[in-house]
Amino acid sequence: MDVLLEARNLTKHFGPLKAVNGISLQVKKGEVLGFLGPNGAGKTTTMKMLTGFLTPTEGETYVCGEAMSTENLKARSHMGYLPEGAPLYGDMTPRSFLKFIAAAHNIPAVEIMDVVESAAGAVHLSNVMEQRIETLSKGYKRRVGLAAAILHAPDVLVLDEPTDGLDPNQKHEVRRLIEAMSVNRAIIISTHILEEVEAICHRAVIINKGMVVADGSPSELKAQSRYKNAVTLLLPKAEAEKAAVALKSIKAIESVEAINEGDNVRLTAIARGRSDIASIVSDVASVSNWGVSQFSVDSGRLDDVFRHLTEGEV
Ligand SMILES: Nc1ncnc2c1ncn2[C@@H]1O[C@H](COP(=O)(O)OP(=O)(O)OP(=O)(O)O)[C@@H](O)[C@H]1O
Repeated sequence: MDVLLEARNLTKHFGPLKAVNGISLQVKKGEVLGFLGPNGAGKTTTMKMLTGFLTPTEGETYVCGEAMSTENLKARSHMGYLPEGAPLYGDMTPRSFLKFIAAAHNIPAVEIMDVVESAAGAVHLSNVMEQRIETLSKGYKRRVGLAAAILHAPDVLVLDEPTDGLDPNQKHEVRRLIEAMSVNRAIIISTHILEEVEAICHRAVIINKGMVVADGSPSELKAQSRYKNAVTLLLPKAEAEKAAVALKSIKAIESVEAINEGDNVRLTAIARGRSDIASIVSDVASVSNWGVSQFSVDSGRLDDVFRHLTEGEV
């Protein structure tokens, strides 16, 4: 796969503060990369250096092979950017706003109508093209922003918190649009929402204190969680204490967590070294007759990995 966006050793100092400290990453064609980190980790500063709005102290961004420092205009022409929040110019209609953005991209006047129609069609905006932007729902406002970001057919999309503040249906719709837009593009999404990473990202980079602390697919990252291969049982309260003691006595089990659920208890046995404990637990549970009504094996938890890697920062 082609690398369309690359950051090499991006570094930004604000006086004595190293806000971003040697971040390198690559995003390939067809890939959606989630860019995560706790507050103050350096996400916005990195996004600004990726989009050419901030000059790095050290390092370089390449967009489709063009270096941001020496080929700024060319590099930016390959890039579409959805800033955080709603688009400005609330008293314009989507059509007038998109025409304005198209002209700002120097798209020839004869092509503007087609370009605007095609971007609006791609994000399903066509039915509100004549309505003032400030009267649109948040989900539609976000679509206007997405349409503006893809007007000039960029190869790389940088989306800052694209579903922030949207309701679950709007989130779902915007994620679907992002998926559809990723086919021929490289997309990087800055997000706080871990569920979003699992829903649409092929890969995630986690940063902390300005440095990359993890880079992998959601399932690779989840596999680093202490809950990988943990076994959860739902059983009657009366059996829970006995079951927890029995589970704790198994050498392959590191610890047992309990959560009350009405007349039942949910017991989670955490595997030592993330080893496979499913058959041991299942054998003990059936021999001991604990009355287990649910049995599941964990594939790991992204929130646990995120907390572990950025401890003290959330
Ligand atoms: N212009 C600036 N001058 C001085 N310090 C800055 C400047 N911009 C950012 N910082 C600092 O750099 C660090 C990283 O900030 P940044 O906004 O990139 O973090 P973030 O990960 O985007 O955080 P959040 O999730 O809260 O938006 C913070 O300590 C911030 O206070």
